[in-house]
Amino acid sequence: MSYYWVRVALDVPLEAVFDYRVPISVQVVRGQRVIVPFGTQKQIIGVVTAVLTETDIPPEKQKDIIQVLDDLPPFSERWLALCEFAAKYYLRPIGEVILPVLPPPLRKVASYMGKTATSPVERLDKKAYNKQQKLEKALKRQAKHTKSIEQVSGQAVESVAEAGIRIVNVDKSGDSAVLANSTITLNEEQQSALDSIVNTREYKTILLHGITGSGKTEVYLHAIAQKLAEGKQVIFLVPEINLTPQFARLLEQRFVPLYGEKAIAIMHSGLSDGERLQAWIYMQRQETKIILGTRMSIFAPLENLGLIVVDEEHDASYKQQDGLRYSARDLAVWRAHQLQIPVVLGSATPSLETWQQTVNQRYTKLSLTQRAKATTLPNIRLINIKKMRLNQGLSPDLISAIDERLQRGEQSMIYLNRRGFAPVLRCSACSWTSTCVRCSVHTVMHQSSGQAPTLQCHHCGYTSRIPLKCPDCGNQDLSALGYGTQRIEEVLGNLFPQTSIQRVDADSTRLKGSAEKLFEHVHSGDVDIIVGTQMLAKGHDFKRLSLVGVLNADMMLFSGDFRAPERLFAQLMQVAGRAGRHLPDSEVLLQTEFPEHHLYQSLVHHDYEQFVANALEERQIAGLPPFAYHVLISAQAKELRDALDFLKTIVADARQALAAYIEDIRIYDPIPLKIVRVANIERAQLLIEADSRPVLHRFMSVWLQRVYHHFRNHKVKYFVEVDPLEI
Ligand SMILES: Nc1ncnc2c1ncn2[C@@H]1O[C@H](COP(=O)(O)OP(=O)(O)OP(=O)(O)O)[C@@H](O)[C@H]1O
Ligand SMILES: [Zn+2]
Repeated sequence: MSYYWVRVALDVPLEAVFDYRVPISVQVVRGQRVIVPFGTQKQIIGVVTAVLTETDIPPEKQKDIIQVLDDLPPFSERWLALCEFAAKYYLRPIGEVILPVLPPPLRKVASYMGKTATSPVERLDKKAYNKQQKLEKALKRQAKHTKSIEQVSGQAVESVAEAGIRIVNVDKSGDSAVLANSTITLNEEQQSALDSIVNTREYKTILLHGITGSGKTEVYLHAIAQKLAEGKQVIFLVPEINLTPQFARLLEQRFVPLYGEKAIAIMHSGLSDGERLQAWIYMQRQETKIILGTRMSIFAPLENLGLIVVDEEHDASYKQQDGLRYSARDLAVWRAHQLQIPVVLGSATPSLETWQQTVNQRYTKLSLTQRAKATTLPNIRLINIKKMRLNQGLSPDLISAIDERLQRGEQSMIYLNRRGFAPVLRCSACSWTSTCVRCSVHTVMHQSSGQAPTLQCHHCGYTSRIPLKCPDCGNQDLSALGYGTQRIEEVLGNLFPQTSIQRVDADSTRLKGSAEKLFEHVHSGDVDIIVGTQMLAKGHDFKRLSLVGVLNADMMLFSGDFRAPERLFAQLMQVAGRAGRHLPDSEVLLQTEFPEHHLYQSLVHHDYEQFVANALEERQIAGLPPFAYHVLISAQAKELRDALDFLKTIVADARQALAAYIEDIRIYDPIPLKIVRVANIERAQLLIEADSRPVLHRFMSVWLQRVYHHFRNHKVKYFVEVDPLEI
């Protein structure tokens, strides 16, 4: 028999090439998924990246593919090119890019091995088909009853939506874009931004810099409407799972009547495997018009994109922190360039990287300088708490401001980025503080109504009871030190006993769907005071909120990370921007011991541009991004020394063997991480810096090959991160 070969991308931690043999009678093309043998026993799913007429693998080691999966169309050249770019740019094997972005049922052999031997795609299709049949029958029955199908179609649409089946309910009267836009008339600034976006017919990265509440969302929606009317598809990225329901509702209201239910797909890590698969199937079959989702959505297999929107482009959650450490925002720019379409990066506080690109005139900046509703930005007041007696963490000014809102029937929000009851438990007699047994951090005291208090590690999840006495000296007087959201919730409950208080943080929203309910509750207006973490700060359009109190911002002011001020400023602008979006006379009170700090001064004046000018100057002087480029290698081992030794060894190798490449590269000394131990693993890192990205990449790719082949060490695991956000 004669054969040919295919190269297959596999999600395995080996940087090797995997070629498999295929009988000439079997047809396989690039982009198709295949089941192949791996190791001695295993079968796994991979994606064909090349079809070959020969291979370097010796005949006795060659293996045959087991099955070609054709339940979905093969991935397109463009989509594969995106994955190949991501692999090259982030210095990882292609299999680590392609496979993890697929919904689990498409990449697990088990889902193809059931008794019925049907694929998960067929099973979902069948389910949808059955539902549709049932529905049609029910419709017919009802139609007989009422003699008028019109009278039940409203009901039908709802159940059709549930079944995931499309009913086109198009208003045939007019131009679809006009119809979708009929809700809100854009103001002048919005209109001119929209015009620039929709008139772009080639690649362009557009920064939509709009103050909080300036109506950026409305600009996105209009631009999306226009692109859809042109028959194009759109990717709309949001930073947080919790924002998807709010945006999904907006998109559904406007676009389901025009394009049907299937037109909008939603993708984020909170979906079940089935939901993810369903969304993916619609996308790969090009039935989806808009994909709304978190960072993973940038890999949506859409073929006819006309626009990509990245809302809150500065947000760190666009950077994946494990596996392939990609930035969805940066890939969005690449994808727009590949497809020669516009990409809109929206933010009130753009990242310094993006801002610098507008200074360089690589990106186009559009500004929205006014709030969309007839309200002004909130008045930001700094409360100097240095010498002040606080009432359980709260200043008298803040307490009376809350009281005032309660009188007026308005909402207040208390923001502090620290969940739990108190950050640490301490013995008042000796110096004992609660620490994790597995990590080099304090454990956090948790105590919320109806639950026994515990100590929890926020890094490894380790949880224990509260000790009855000090483990060191036996003293029984242990006290909670500092304030977390649970404690502030309790304090406010005591101060304002008759009010409805809602805490929103990772603990109160842990169950699937509960965050959505909580936010609905808050949006409904039944809540008087909201207490929460940064989960609250982003994107939400609260109607009745007129006061924001900020506690503990100082904590981030002096962090060692050079990006900490940028993050803090963005966070504070965003959280402040939740106030007074629909009401006049709104206020932000920020408790601080450093009211004179320039970051706070820029904040008080709502002056992003001043902040960014300062920050960019500092970065330029220090030679930091966006004026330089970074790659971080982190090493993990049971013993810190092993991790450090590994890093030292590979640096020595680079200096010796790669002299030709290293000239314009700066390699810093390996250092332990700030939190050196997590879950009994010790961690060290190595920072590599250069003024030129291509120079850095050339060096890294050669070096990493050497590291992989000569310095692999069973004691040490290492990870490579390009453009790290935290160092
Ligand atoms: N042209 C307009 N006329 C009237 N209301 C508008 C207009 N544009 C937007 N709005 C309303 O103003 C409010 C704020 O708009 P939106 O949420 O789009 O702002 P944003 O810039 O996205 O804010 P943020 O960045 O703070 O999340 C919304 O309730 C929106 O419906
Ligand atoms: Zn721990």
